[in-house]
Amino acid sequence: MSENKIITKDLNLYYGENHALKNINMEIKDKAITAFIGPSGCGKSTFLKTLNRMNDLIDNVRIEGTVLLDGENVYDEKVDTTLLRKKVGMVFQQPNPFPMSIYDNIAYGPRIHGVKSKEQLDEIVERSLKGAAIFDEVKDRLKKSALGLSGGQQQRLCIARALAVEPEVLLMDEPTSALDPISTLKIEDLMGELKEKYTVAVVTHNMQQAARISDYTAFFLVGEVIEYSETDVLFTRPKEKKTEDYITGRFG
Ligand SMILES: Nc1ncnc2c1ncn2[C@@H]1O[C@H](COP(=O)(O)OP(=O)(O)OP(=O)(O)O)[C@@H](O)[C@H]1O
Repeated sequence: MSENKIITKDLNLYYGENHALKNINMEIKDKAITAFIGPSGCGKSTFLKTLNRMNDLIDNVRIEGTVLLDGENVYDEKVDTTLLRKKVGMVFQQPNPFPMSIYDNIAYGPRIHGVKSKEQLDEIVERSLKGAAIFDEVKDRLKKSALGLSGGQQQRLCIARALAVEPEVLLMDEPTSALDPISTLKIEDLMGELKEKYTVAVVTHNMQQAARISDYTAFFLVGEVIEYSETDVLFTRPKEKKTEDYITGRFG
């Protein structure tokens, strides 16, 4: 059993009157993949975004409870959200490269954080692209626009961009749902490599994907975590009837 990287305690989130997360108490293990599954609208993405305070950017949100990252509450008022998001990076459903070169996409974050030397940036760009298993495909076109890449390549570029600032946690919100099966497999393989170095939390609609790639799985239903356990236990010996109904396709 690995260590806990993130612990949420009595976490509640309201969008206005809508109580979207209800008393979430969860331990997310270091250097493992944790998947969040459940029907549409049950709060998976909202929960993922509470982990690096992306919901702060939305009007009319109220958050109660704590999210401890290595024991420190990320909602503490002295927390610098830019540094938090450097530590806890995010990859979205739609690949969203910036309209600039492949090189500049990766160098963007490090430059913001003060890296100026070309030699150091070159090194970061190469290391990040290698880390996201896309270096060989793009090494001869680093100065070309990132928008010329395929969807699957763009998503790996976005993963490389997240890696460039040396995060500790990677949050992935349905990272393969816009991709073809081959690109999906590449990202899944890559996630297997990423968990050697990073804590990975992934929202997925695809239960087979959760079963294939994750070590732990949480099943969400209308804002609550119904069951959370090791992935093989959740999929083969669920404790809750609602989990069993969901994974056997009886609802959702
Ligand atoms: N920006 C927002 N403003 C207001 N309500 C929101 C916002 N984002 C989500 N919600 C509401 O919060 C609830 C949870 O939504 P969320 O997107 O977290 O669910 P989800 O499980 O990730 O769904 P999906 O699988 O469809 O992406 C829903 O009722 C949704 O309508």
